[in-house]
Amino acid sequence: METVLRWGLLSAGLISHDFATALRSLPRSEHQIAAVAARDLGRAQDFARRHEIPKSYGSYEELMKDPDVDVVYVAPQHPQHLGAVLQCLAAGKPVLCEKPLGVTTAEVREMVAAARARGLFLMEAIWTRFFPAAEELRALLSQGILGEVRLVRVDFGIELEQFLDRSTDWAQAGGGLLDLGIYCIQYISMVAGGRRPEKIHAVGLLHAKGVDDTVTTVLQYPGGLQASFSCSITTKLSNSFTVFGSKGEAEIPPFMHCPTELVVNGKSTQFPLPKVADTEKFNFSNSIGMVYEAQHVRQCLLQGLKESPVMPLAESELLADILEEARRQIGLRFLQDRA
Ligand SMILES: NC(=O)C1=CN([C@@H]2O[C@H](COP(=O)(O)OP(=O)(O)OC[C@H]3O[C@@H](n4cnc5c(N)ncnc54)[C@H](OP(=O)(O)O)[C@@H]3O)[C@@H](O)[C@H]2O)C=CC1
Ligand SMILES: O=C1OC[C@@H](O)[C@@H](O)[C@@H]1O
Repeated sequence: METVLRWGLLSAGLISHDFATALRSLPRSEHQIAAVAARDLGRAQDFARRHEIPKSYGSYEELMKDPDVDVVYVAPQHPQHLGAVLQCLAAGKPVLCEKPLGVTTAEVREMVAAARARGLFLMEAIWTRFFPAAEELRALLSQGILGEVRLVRVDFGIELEQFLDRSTDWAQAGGGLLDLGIYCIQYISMVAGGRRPEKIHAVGLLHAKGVDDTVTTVLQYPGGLQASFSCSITTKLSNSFTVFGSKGEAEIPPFMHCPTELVVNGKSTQFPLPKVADTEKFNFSNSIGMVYEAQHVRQCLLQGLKESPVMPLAESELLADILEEARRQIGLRFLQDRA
């Protein structure tokens, strides 16, 4: 593969706009956007004009056939990830798919199996893990700076119901767990080294529209590590993440899902975001930070990797398992859940 990575974007939606804006801030010798596809050609054309993308398509399938696309960024809403990812893999394209990779564990396992069967790269866009603050925390944990890690607390609550229609759309697998809870679980799993919890207990309030409103879950891991998280689409929470160990504690303050600060035993270190022109507008917080995951994907592909060592496919499966068990315990089922 040439050193320039040519991206194809599936969807002309909100996060796809942010990802395109972030990509355009990177060196063109390393990242270019070759094409965008949307269900509506007009919207794809408008998106392409806004982001100076040479090609636009009115169907995802057309983009997947484009030989000028090296990797596809899949960014429709949750329920559309499965079909798009499977089609991309069938077309021989490696994939970066937005979180959550799938709505159910069965969907995630189907995508993982398809990627492995075809020997193609697939990664779930848990962009948080690629921020320098998160990388620094991983390094400190591996050095044992906190001693034996004993307890993790994290929460993520935003009043999404007030401005994000999909957050309360049951048909689109809305709610807090899949959209926000996944960020909490990925931090807990990162601290737990990707191990499987031995106990999961969830309590939850369901929203009038049938999705999860607010959920609190506790987990216990072999060896005694305990973790708890809360997520909400109706209540603003602290949106911080804290790890407590036998020798100290580390905290990532809000917004922990796109971190720019790490506090270790009371000492704060800042990790400023990359500079971006004031004229560039984003739909979500700190979206310029999507450059980190894009650069990671390029490095993985240049090394011929089929999955990310930082966000491995087995861990995407584990995150899906934990999400599904929490949903089961609070009585939340989606269309995609099998009988
Ligand atoms: N990493 C991050 O920080 C963020 C990640 N995300 C993730 O990205 C994904 C998209 O979120 P967001 O951009 O806010 O979503 P949008 O509401 O912008 O929808 C994205 C696209 O999904 C497609 N779509 C929407 N509704 C339907 C439907 N009913 N049937 C079929 N397709 C539909 C459309 O694609 P088309 O354009 O082709 O018509 C739309 O443009 C989610 O899975 C979310 O979890 C979202 C925000 C932030
Ligand atoms: O991943 C995301 O970031 C935080 C929230 O905006 C959420 O809706 C979005 O999907």
